[in-house]
Amino acid sequence: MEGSAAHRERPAADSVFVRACRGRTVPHTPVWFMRQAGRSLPEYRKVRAGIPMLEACRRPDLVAEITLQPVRRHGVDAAILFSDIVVPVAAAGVDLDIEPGTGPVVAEPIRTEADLDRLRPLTPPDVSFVDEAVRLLVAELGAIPLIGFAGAPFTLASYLIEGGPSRTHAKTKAMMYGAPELWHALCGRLADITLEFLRVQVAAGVSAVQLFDSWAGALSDADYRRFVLPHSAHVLGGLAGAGVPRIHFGVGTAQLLTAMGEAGADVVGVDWRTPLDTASALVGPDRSVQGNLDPSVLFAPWAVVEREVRRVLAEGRAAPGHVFNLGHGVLPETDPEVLTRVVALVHEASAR
Ligand SMILES: Cc1c2[nH]c(c1CCC(=O)O)Cc1[nH]c(c(CCC(=O)O)c1C)Cc1[nH]c(c(CCC(=O)O)c1C)Cc1[nH]c(c(C)c1CCC(=O)O)C2
Repeated sequence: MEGSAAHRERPAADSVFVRACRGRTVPHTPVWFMRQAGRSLPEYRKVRAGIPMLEACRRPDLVAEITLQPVRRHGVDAAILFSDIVVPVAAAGVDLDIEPGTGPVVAEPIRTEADLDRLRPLTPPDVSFVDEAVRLLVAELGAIPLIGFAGAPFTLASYLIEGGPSRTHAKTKAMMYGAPELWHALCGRLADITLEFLRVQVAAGVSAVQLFDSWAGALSDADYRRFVLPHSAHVLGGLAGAGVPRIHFGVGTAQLLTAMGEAGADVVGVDWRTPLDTASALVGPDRSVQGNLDPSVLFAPWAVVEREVRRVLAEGRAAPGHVFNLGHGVLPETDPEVLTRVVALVHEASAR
């Protein structure tokens, strides 16, 4: 049987979630939510009180507790490691913080060749806290899969170059178009850091990985293929023999879905703007899709939520495998009871 070694080491290797990622038959469509651990949960706000985000990410006991909270509450089919995309770059020497309500803020943005020296290669001891947290979680979760993740080079580069969140990514694009050698040198370093970070998580036992290229939708297909795809392909290709499915996700990426699949994904994550049957035609018959309920729909009356969940399930049937998710992360104001109801509805409406 394919993947039998992975199966022995990873009790969740034959889970409904991993099977759907691989396009195999499943008893029901699996479901999890990006940002399922976080501010929508009162139990999260309680354990996080007074503890800065990056510090929480570095405490394995806290990481394990926060990761498990949505699994206990909602009965989702997968857990996602509680961390952040900037954790490995902080561990690789960049002075940054995660500010509530804003996101990552970099003390001294990276804009010149000399600045690159502040980004050294990542070694496993730099992120031993992640190794420890994953091991604790895999033991606790048993047959429930744990998803590891990292930020993709473009999205990480945007934070490092802009110094924080950006609507236009103007400084990022200025480097990409104006100093392509520096751009490729920066993305090359970020790709190495990201790959090492994901390898640590795979070695510690995660059952799948998701590469978040949240802001890649700001690019045309031609520029994505020229400036970004080779670096993301280095990360995803480096995990080709790891025995775990690779999910590749971005927001506003209708024009990039084919390329994001070609970068080396087993599953392409889709936001709510593109129907899953359209997305599946773009990524082809060898890849599954993940998504794509609009997170804002969760604020509508239940009858609307139900109709939209059923529509997403119906459109997802066009793909060889479908992992139900939102089109982007859970918004902090979301009523967690609605999320629990969505999980039950997905399971019931997709049962076969
Ligand atoms: C772009 C990005 C970031 N971080 C991440 C991305 C890619 C996914 C996406 O597109 O949303 C990835 C991420 N960040 C977090 C997770 C946890 C796992 C999960 O449940 O999905 C994941 C997968 C926790 C977090 N990361 C962050 C929080 C909130 C911090 C808090 O609770 O104080 C959480 C739970 C902080 C963060 N970190 C970042 C942002 C934009 C923010 C939000 C700022 C805010 O609104 O407060 C950068």
